[in-house]
Amino acid sequence: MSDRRTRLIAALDTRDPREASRWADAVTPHASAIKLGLEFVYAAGLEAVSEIAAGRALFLDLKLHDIPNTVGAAIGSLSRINPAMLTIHASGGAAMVAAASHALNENFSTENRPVLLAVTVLTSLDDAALAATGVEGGVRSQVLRLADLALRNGADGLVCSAHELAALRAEFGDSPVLVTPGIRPQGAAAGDQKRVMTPGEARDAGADWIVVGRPVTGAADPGAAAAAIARELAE
Ligand SMILES: O=C(O)c1cc(=O)[nH]c(=O)n1[C@@H]1O[C@H](COP(=O)(O)O)[C@@H](O)[C@H]1O
Repeated sequence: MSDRRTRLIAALDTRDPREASRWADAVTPHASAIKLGLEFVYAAGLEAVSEIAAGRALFLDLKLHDIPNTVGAAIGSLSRINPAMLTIHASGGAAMVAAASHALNENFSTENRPVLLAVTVLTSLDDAALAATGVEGGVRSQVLRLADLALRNGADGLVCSAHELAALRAEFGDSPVLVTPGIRPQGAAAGDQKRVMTPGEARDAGADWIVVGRPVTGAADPGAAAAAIARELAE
């Protein structure tokens, strides 16, 4: 048995900085990090990200996916934000992942270097939806293929669903940081998520971090919802 502790990242998906700030306060200290992503950044800007993230661990979820030069340069533009974790799409290819890793080394000090997470197959896709993009063979084999590509080229960890955790741990061991969205407490609506597990199941399967958004932010009491998930993780 590993002595891994699975921790909660609260996804604060909103356009409104005041709402994000309220949620950030409510989920502290049950969530060990907050995630701000495309919805927030496009609406409120990176300076608002810095303000809300002050004094907190920030998962900056921009899911970069472009040619290597552009991704590397974009990461250079993020050095003033200082996130703890940053996402790129593994499907951008080996050279793109390597460019992202190189840009982190160039633009951040060793102590402040964000953990580079490569998104494998989005948790909103199932086998059929993935096949419709031209990728045959199923989600699991594509996750394993992209994981290998990403980890060989400088990614520190992966974003995947909890369904692939056991296969990834068997293949790549304990060291990659494995982050799983698509988490739903028992009885919560899946919404657009297709590959879903409960917090406790994801913990048992080997997640380092679980990402939870709407089940927390859509709750009548987001703080209580985050506390309940943290309790489930600690069981
Ligand atoms: O990179 C991510 O965080 C991510 C990858 C993925 O495959 N699936 C996924 O849902 N996410 C993010 O995780 C969060 C999940 O939110 P909820 O479905 O509301 O819990 C959203 O902010 C998504 O952008």
